[in-house]
This record gives sequence, structure tokens and C-alpha cells, in this order.
Amino acid sequence: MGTNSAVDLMEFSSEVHFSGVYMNDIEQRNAGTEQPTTSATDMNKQPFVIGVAGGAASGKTSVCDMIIQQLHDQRVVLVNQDSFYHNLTEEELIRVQDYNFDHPEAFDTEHLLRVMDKLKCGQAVDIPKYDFKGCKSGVFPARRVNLADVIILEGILVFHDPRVRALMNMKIFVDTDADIRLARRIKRDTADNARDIGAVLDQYSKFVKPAFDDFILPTKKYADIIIPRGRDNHVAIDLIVQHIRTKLGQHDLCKIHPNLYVIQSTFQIRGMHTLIRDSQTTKHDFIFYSDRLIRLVVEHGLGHLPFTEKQVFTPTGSVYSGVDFCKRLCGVSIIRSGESMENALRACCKGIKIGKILIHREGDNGQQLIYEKLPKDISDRHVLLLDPILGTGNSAVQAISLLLKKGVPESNIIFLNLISAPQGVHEVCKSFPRIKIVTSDIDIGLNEDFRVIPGMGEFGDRYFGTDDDQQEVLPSQ
Ligand SMILES: Nc1ncnc2c1ncn2[C@@H]1O[C@H](COP(=O)(O)OP(=O)(O)O)[C@@H](O)[C@H]1O
Ligand SMILES: Nc1ccn([C@@H]2O[C@H](COP(=O)(O)O)[C@@H](O)[C@H]2O)c(=O)n1
Ligand SMILES: [Mg+2]
Repeated sequence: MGTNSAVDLMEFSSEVHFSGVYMNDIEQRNAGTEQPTTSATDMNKQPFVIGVAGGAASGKTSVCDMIIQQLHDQRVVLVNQDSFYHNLTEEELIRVQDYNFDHPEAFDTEHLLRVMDKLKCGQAVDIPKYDFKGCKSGVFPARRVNLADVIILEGILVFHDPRVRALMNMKIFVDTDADIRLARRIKRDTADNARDIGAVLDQYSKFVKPAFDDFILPTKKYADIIIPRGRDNHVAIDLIVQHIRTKLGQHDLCKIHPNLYVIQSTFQIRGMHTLIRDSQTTKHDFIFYSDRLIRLVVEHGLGHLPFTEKQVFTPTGSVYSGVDFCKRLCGVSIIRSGESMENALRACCKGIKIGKILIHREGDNGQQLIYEKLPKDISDRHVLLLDPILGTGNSAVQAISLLLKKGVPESNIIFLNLISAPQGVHEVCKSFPRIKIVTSDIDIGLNEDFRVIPGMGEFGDRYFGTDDDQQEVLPSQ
């Protein structure tokens, strides 16, 4: 969505309040002092930095979690200002009830700035984890974070220091009534942090409320977006995510190509992707987790086949109204990587016929069909085309062209893969608007060698063990 339409939507929405600033102004105001906005397709550009401020227990962390969930296909790093609390001296610890954790000086802002500077330049950093119960850092291991497309910096006072504000491309203030914040705080501090309710209320009246009035509320004026009702404000969160995507140059591909289906990202799926993309993953694990993901993609793809309604009698003598699978199916694997997907297809579709296509890939421009073996009656079948990676789209276009030449209707082809580059998706969908693509992830793009990034390397070599780097694990005697 373009900037103007985002603004239109926002103006019509009573849910989001913009503090007199239009979306275009976010960048204009940031220009000069701050970093330009980024496009994740350009590896040299810096991440998009979002600041999220608001009173304690206003719902900042919950809003960030929602944004992160919706940006599931981006590398997002969340940095909490809490991680940069100064450690208390022995003396301060003894009289912790007199310590003001809501004052700007409670934070080591110099440390925060160093970490943010490194992260913005794409360097790995260690972010301390703060122990609220013990009021100290260093108890838990620090979190190592790497390259990010989006950095979210969250905390009560992240808008207080002008140097920290200057790092931000977008500033969000979570606006929640004081009574709700207090109620949540009492619940959180007594339950999670095992504090006494009297002490919580004392801290609130002595430090938390005055600091909110003196330091936090005055920073609301710096916000580009003010969100009432925190994580429940789905309209605001959707608009924020859309804006971030626009700034990253990553339009929602599924909206552009309605025949592209990306399977719902869960932490299980992201975990499996993390493993298969990790260059250190063993061949054994690579195969295991690739197979799990392939199975999910295959099952999802089968869900796009036509069906007929069918009624059966259950052992209780009742009627169950269900559906009958489409039986005229055929798999076609693009040699060699596509062959890794055949087992999953066979496991789901008993006795399925599987054809093969070999395309010679040279420099990724001049594709050449070398070999094909397809069932004779393929034109009567729905075809599940198998290739784990959709990169430039050249091989897929060649393979699909062959299938069309053999008489397979375009709408009868479902292309299944594990990762797709946006370029490949555009290429295939532009050439064949009626075929369906089912994938488990959309990557950032292609590098100068036409390889998908971040990608997972040469899938066939890793799956079939022909990458020379891998140690061979022989069965034990
Ligand atoms: N909209 C909401 N409705 C109900 N509870 C919420 C809502 N938003 C946050 N909470 C709860 O309130 C507490 C504080 O929220 P959190 O997001 O951690 O706030 P902050 O990071 O601003 O301190 C958490 O226990 C969270 O689950
Ligand atoms: N040892 C500490 C450190 C901080 N606090 C309180 O936490 C609040 C900030 O965290 P949010 O997630 O709510 O932003 C702040 O109000 C501090 O008073 C604490 O109680 N003990
Ligand atoms: Mg929080």
C-alpha cells in the first residue's frame, strides 16, 4: 500500500491518533538528523528502527509482540530499554525501596547507544537480560543478536534522550489510562516479581506516577503514532506493519498475487527454517527438518485440489457428510532437488505417479530442457510440481511451459516449494497467472549470483550429501 492510502485509512480510523503528523512527515522530520529508511532488498542499507514508548504496563511489550508476529517474514530484533538499567550498588540494593527506577538516570543510555549503533551497522551485539526480581543484569546470559531488517526499541523512556530519538524512523506511544496501568502493574509485580502489594503502591506514588508526569508523558509529543488500547488495537497494528513493509520495499506478495499461498508461520515452522538455513546444521538434521517442512507444504498443497462431496455411514449408523479427494493426480519433480519432495508426496498420495524434468541451469539465463519423463495421460491430471527453491523463476517457467505443451491446463498446476524469492514469484505469476504456488517462506531476494538470500545454500547438495564440507556420518557398527 502506498503512503497516501495508508494515511487515508488512518484518517478514517478513529482507532489511531496521529499527533498532527502525516506518514510522509515521519521520514521528512527524520531526514537530516536520522538514518534514511531502508529496503531489505538492499543489503547495504540500514535497518528500520521503531521506538515504542509509554508508561509502565501500558502494553508496550504486547504491542511489540504483535508487530513482530505480523512481520514474521522479516528479521526483527526487539531491544528493551530495561536491559540497560544500571546495576545497583550494595547500598542501593539494601534500600531498594528508595531507588527510582523510573528516572532517566536509572538507565545506562551510553551503553544503549553503543548497542544500537552496532546493530544499525549490521554488527552482532550482546544484549543484557535484566533480572527484575534481583534488580540486576548479568544474572542471565546475554542475548546475542545479529543482522536485522527491523529493530524495535521499547521502553518507558526511549523518547527522552534526543540521541536515542534520532535513531528512530518511526515513533509509537502506547497510551493507556493510569488506572489500567496501575492495575496491571500490581498484578505483574505481585505475581511475576513476587513483590508485596504495599511496596508496589508505595513505589507507584513515590516514583512511578511522578516520573510518568515529569518524564514520560512529555515525550508523547515526539510520537508519530499514538495507540490507544495497546495490543487490542488491531487497526493501528495492521497499519504500522503495512507502513514498515512499504518502507522495507516488501509489499505483501500474497496481496499482489492471489494464487500465492504461504503456509501460516508458527514458531515450529520458524524453528525448522532456522535449522535448515543454518550452515552449521548437520546433514542428518538438514534432511530431517527439510522433510518435516516438505511434508507440511505437500499437505497444504493437496488442500488446494478440487474435491467432490461424499456421504458415508459411520459405525454408529449415522451419516457423515464429507468430501472425496481428487484422484487424477501426478507429481512432477524438477531434478535433482525436487526429488527430495517425492517421498512426502508418496506418503500422502498412495501410488501417485511421479514424472521428472531435468533443466540445465547455466548462469541462470539460458535454461535448457535436458530430459523429461511424464505420464502419457498427464493432461488429464492435476500436477504437483516439486522444487524446494523458487529463485529466479527460470527453471519453474521452463518446467511449467513444458507441462502446458503436454496439454496440462494452467489452473491444474500447483507448484510446491520450501522457499520463494519475490523475483521468482513475480516471474512465475506474471507468466502463468492461473497456477498456484504453495511455499513455506518468502525470502528477501537474490544476490548477484542469482542465489536466494538469506536462502539455505545449494539444497540438492545439502540434502543428497554432495557438498564437500559436510562430515560423513557412517552408521555405527
Ligand atoms: N490490551 C490488554 N488487555 C489485557 N491485558 C493486557 C493488555 N495489554 C497488556 N496486557 C497485560 O498487561 C501487562 C503489561 O503489559 P506489557 O505489554 O508487558 O506492558 P509494558 O511493556 O508497557 O510494561 C502484561 O501482563 C500483559 O499481559
Ligand atoms: N528493578 C526494577 C526495574 C524496573 N522496575 C519498573 O519497571 C518499569 C518499566 O518496565 P515496563 O516493562 O513496565 O516498561 C518501571 O516503571 C520501573 O519502575 C521495577 O519495578 N524494578
Ligand atoms: Mg515491557
